[in-house]
Amino acid sequence: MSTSTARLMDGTALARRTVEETAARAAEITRRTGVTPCLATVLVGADPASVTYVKMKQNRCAKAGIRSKHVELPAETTTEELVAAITALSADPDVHGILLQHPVGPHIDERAAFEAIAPEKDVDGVTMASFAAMGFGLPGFVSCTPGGIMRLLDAYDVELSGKRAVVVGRSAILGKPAGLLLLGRDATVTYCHSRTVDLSAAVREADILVAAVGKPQFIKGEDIKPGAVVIDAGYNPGNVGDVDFDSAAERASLITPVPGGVGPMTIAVLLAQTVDAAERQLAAR
Ligand SMILES: Nc1nc(=O)c2c([nH]1)NC[C@@H]1CN(c3ccc(C(=O)N[C@@H](CCC(=O)O)C(=O)O)cc3)C=[N+]21
Repeated sequence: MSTSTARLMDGTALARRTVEETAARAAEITRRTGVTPCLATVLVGADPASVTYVKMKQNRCAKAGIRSKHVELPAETTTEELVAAITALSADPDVHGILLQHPVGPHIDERAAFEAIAPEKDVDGVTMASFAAMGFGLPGFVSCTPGGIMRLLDAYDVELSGKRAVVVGRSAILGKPAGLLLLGRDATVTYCHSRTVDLSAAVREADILVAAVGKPQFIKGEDIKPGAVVIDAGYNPGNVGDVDFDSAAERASLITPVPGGVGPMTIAVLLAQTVDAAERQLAAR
């Protein structure tokens, strides 16, 4: 029997509200300009998880009145070919946002491919320009999963200023930007990763914990500080998070489930930023 005391942070419900707002804005743009916001999704190869995620993004676009243009490239695509494909989308006036599904194969220079995304179309927040703007607290597109995490924290009125935030994981589009966004809101941020000595001790300090390592049920309840806010940003095969939910929920005050927590918010932010991008591009022409 679980003695769960934590309140759930309902990402499905918040994403639904966010996508409804986005859909209303998309419809208004279409009505006013005759142009429908359009997201280009680029998928290299046919990794089953990536295929599923990209389909989910396209389905959600369709529901929000956003067009999607799907570019599928074979697994053996070279960096040069991928850069050329993305450069063409960057120049295409009918495309307002570009998402390159991560990861691409190891023979591809993913950074070079991301940098081929025009900054004004970087609705997935993966370019150096977006990262720098975010790091300086300037307006711009944020990386979608960290952006979704911040929206969840705000929706549940989680106080960030002065709190100890611990981010487990330091990937370029998840852990690292998540820490910067929390720092930007005056949290005291610690990054933990595979080389961290005594991870448990660090996690136990967390008022706000962001788990973004990609190891199923890696964080156990015994390391959760009583009353902590636990954000599980892990997406592992079988829809399993990085947090051992049952044991963590006995100690946390608020916790995101997997599925139904951070995942839906990632897509909601992608759609919201696509409409932001379309708004700006259509106003500029
Ligand atoms: N350039 C890029 N940007 C990304 O944002 C990006 C990426 N590459 N590569 C892969 C990860 C993963 N990701 C998820 C999005 C939604 C769910 C999601 O909605 N999951 C559902 C469950 C899935 C289901 O219902 O089948 C949930 O948690 O409730 C999960 C994971 C975005 N990613």
